[in-house]
Amino acid sequence: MTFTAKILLLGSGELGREFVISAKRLGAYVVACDAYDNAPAMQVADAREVFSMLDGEKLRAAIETHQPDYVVPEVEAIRTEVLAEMEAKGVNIVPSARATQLTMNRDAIRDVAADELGLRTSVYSYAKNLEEVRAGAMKTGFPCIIKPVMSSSGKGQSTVRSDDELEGAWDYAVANMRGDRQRVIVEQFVDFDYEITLLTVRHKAKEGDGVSFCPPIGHRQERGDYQESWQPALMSDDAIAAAQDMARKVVNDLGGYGLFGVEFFVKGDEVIFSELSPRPHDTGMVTSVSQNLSEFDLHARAIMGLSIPEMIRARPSASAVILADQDSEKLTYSGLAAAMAEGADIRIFGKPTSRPYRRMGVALACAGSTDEARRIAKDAAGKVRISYGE
Ligand SMILES: Nc1ncnc2c1ncn2[C@@H]1O[C@H](COP(=O)(O)OP(=O)(O)OP(=O)(O)O)[C@@H](O)[C@H]1O
Ligand SMILES: NCC(=O)N[C@@H]1O[C@H](COP(=O)([O-])[O-])[C@@H](O)[C@H]1O
Ligand SMILES: [Mg+2]
Repeated sequence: MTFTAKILLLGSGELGREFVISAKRLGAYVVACDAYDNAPAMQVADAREVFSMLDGEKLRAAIETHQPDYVVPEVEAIRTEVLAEMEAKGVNIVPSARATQLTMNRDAIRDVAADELGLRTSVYSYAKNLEEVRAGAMKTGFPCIIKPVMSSSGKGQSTVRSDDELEGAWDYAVANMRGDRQRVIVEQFVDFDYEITLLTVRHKAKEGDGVSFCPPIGHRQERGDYQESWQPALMSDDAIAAAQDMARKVVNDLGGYGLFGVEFFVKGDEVIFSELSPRPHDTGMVTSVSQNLSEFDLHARAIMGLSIPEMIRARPSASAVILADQDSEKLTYSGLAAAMAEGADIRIFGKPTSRPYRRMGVALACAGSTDEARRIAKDAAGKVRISYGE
C-alpha cells in the first residue's frame, strides 16, 4: 500500500472521524484507536485498535507495532507519560507531548497561562479536600465553579451559589473526575457577555513557524457541554486582537504543529483566557460548512507540514447538537429529510450506543446571517428523531 503518511489516532469520536476524512484526502493511512469497537473514526479509517488510551502498556505497544509518522491525540484522557517517552525516542507526537501533558490537567495549563505567560484568567485556586474547597470559595466569592482538574465536556463540573452547596459540588467532582488525582479547580464565576473558541493553527511557514487564526466561533453551553456554535462571532477589533495575542503566546509556548481550540470569555472589551485543546474543538464542527478548509483539514495540513492560508475566512454559519436522552444499544434515526428541508446539513456520528446527553450528531447550516444560521441549525437538530430499540 502506498500512502503519504501513517497516522495513529488516539481517540475515535466525531472529531476524529472528520479528521480521518481530511487526512485520507491528503493520502494518509490512519489507524484509529479507542476504548470501544466501531467508534465513529474507526468506521472511516484504514485500521483500528481497541484499547483504553489510559493503558500505558497497550499505548506503547500500539505505537511500537504501527511505527506511525504522527501520533495524533483525539481525546484528553491519554497516558501522556508514554507520549513523552516516545517523543524522546523520536516519535512525532501532535502537536507535542508537552502540549498533551499540560492540557490534560487544568491546573498544569492554568499555571503556564496565568503564571508563566501572564494571561488574564478568572480568579482561581486548587483544592484536594473539602477544607481547601471552602478556602478557595472564600477567595473567589459566590457564585463559583468547581471542576475536577482532569475532565472534559463539563463532567464533574458545578456552579456553586452558597457555602452549603460546596460539599455536594466536591463530591460530584470527585465522583466524575478522570484519573486518580483527587484535585479540583475552584474558579470565580465569570459573568461574561459571550464566550468564544479561537481556532489557532501553528504551522510551518516560508520562514520558520507561522500562526494563523480562524474567525472567532461563538457558542452556548449547558451543563458545561456545548449546545450550539456560530461563526463568525461578532467581536470588537480590540477584543479579537487581545484574544489572538494570548492564543499566539500559548500555542508558541506549547510548540509543535497543529490546530488548537483556544477558549475565551469576553466581557465588554475584556478578554479572559479559559482553557484550550491542542486539537480540533467540538464547537469548531461548524467549520465543516463555514470555511473552505475546516478545522480538521487545517489540523491535517499543519501536522503534515503543508501550507496554511494566512487569512481564513468564514461565511455566516451555525451548528446545533443532536443529543440522545436514553441508554440504548439499538438506535435508529428518522426525520432527516424534514431536518434538511430548510437547507441544513446533518452529520450522524454512528456511535454504537447512546446514553442521556451523549452527542450523536450535529446539524450544520449556512445563511445570510449567523442568527438565521442558528435558527435553521437548531430547528434541524430538533427534527432528527432517535428511536431506542430493545
Ligand atoms: N469560570 C467560569 N465562569 C463562567 N462560566 C464558566 C467558567 N468555567 C466554565 N464555564 C462554563 O462551562 C463551560 C465548560 O467549561 P470548561 O471549558 O472549563 O470545561 P470542559 O469540561 O473542559 O469542557 P470542554 O472539554 O468541552 O471544553 C464553559 O465553556 C463555560 O460556558
Ligand atoms: N469536548 C471534547 C469532545 O467533544 N470530544 C469529542 O467527543 C468524543 C467522545 O464522545 P463520547 O463521550 O460520546 O464517546 C471524543 O472522541 C471527541 O471526538
Ligand atoms: Mg472547554
